Amino acid sequence: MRSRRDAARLLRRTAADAIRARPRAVARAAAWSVVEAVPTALFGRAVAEATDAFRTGRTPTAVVWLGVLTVAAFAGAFGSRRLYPALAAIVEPFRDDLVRRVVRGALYRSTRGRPDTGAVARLTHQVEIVRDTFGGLLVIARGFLFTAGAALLGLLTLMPEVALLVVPPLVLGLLLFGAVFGAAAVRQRDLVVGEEDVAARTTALASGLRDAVACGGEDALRAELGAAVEAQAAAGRAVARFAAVRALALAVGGWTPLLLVLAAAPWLMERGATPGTLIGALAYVLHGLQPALRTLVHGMGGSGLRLAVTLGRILETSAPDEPVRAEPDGDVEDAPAVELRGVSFAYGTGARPVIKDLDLVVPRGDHLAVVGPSGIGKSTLAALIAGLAEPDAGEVRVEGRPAGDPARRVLIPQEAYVFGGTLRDNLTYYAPDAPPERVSRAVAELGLAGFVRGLGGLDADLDPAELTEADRQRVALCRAYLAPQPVVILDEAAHRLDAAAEARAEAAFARRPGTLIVIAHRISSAARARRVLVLDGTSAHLGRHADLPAVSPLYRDLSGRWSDGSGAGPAEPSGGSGSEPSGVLGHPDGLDPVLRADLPVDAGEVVADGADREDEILGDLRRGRSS
Ligand SMILES: Nc1ncnc2c1ncn2[C@@H]1O[C@H](COP(=O)(O)OP(=O)(O)OP(=O)(O)O)[C@@H](O)[C@H]1O
Repeated sequence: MRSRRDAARLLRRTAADAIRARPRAVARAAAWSVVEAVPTALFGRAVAEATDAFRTGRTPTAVVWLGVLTVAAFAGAFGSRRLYPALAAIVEPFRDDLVRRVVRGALYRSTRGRPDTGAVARLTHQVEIVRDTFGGLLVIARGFLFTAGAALLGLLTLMPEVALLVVPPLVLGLLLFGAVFGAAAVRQRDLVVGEEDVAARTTALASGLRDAVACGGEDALRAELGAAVEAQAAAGRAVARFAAVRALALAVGGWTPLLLVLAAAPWLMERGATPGTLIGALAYVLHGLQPALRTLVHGMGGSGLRLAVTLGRILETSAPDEPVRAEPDGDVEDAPAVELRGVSFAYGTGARPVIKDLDLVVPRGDHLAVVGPSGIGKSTLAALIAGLAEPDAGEVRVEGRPAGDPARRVLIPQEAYVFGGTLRDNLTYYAPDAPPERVSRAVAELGLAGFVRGLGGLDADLDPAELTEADRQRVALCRAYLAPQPVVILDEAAHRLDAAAEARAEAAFARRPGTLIVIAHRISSAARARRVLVLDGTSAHLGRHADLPAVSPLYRDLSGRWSDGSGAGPAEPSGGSGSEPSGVLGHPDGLDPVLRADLPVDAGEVVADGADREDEILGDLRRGRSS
């Protein structure tokens, strides 16, 4: 989240950009504002001239002045009518910019593993508030500028001495208002944040209310929610106090000039002011300056604060503007394919981490299998490596760069995705320029020739709804195989295929240049890999399939259960064949590995469980301890 100062800077820039980006609309709005302000500029003058004319019996002159005023009023009304489309031409594109920002921010966060479920609410609610208030503020600020300007101009032409009496208190009132505006914006922001906080807590509370009550947590929840409500109420009181200061600014800037003009009437009369001049001056103050200031103070103090705060919140939570700084290639050329340093990740604040303090280095060209019981965190690890989830602590790098660069890795998840179009379109999605012979070779390598023939060839149209899940996995596997990305992560991407088909696909991927990480569904996948990472919840063991049973009780357990189930021993790492071991890891539909969080921890080639634990285990290893 951005700092408050950053948000304020962004806010100013966004609003200023919105105005600067539409110079023609701004010029049109300014021109029609001048026309709209004509009656204000003439009002005091016409009243003064008409009063003196009536007073001295020059009725026709008085009528002419009143006629001038009427014509000016029509001109002003016409100006107002033409003004609003020009203002809309500034406001509507500004709204579109905001919507783009919010959508981009929501997508950005969703691809970082934090789906932004509030984005739609912000889009429909906050953006509309901002659009309306921004439009309202343009009307208000522009109105003040042109109305006050016109009234002052009229006063100057009527009698410059009156302007001298009026301008200082007006400026003082404006300064007073400006001085508290910043602090009021902060309090208003606290109020909005408080409202959001209460809403978020209430939503969370509602979804877990039954569990909370069952655990006897009502008092704790009441205290927590009560504190949030009290904070919101305190912010509301502070905002109300600023409303009082607003009233003071209005009194100084709007009423003092009136009093000063009245008090200085004898002095003004001595300097040539007629009764008409005085009435005209008062008309400029009462019908020009004072309403303009009141609208400004109320508008800015109400809508303005709301705009400042709501826009600030939208910008704070939108996608970062700054492009991710590119790192020089030289730094990353020798980097491993995948590197995790001290990575921890939990689904939600306060939740138990699924991955804790994990260190892992996967060299380029490696073939790594990740095994572990169901729900232990294998898919989460895959998502972290793919950059789809952002670690709470630590760092994930792919080929030396922060994870998440789609040009470097391709992830095939458990649920394969096939889109409408030809089979070829689907297969070449990541490699649209792949020559036909390369596509055919990939199909053959993965053993999909029969499947492709059955569908009517590469140029047959696919109906995703008609494909089985196994068919979808075949398509997704071939798509990943053809992809130019150097790192492929298969997250149980072949678990709908039979063991032989899966073995053939994995063997093909192992021959493919680049790095392969397989979230293993069967122990045979682990047997084929060059190295195996065993996740068991309390630690992680990295080693070769043949060595791991000696050091990882969980792996021994998994392998043993597979052996018991199939009646054969673990296979040697090799290409796939029908005789591959077929025990299933971590799924209730296969052999059922017993999960024990309290399994004694021991080490394989590398152990990743936080620096302290690693030292301890490596120390054990050095001392020759074995399980
Ligand atoms: N989006 C999510 N929100 C909250 N918890 C989640 C989410 N996704 C996964 N989890 C939880 O995180 C833990 C690890 O899940 P993960 O899918 O990474 O395990 P896994 O080892 O891949 O399991 P499987 O082999 O069954 O796919 C599980 O307890 C799971 O319930």
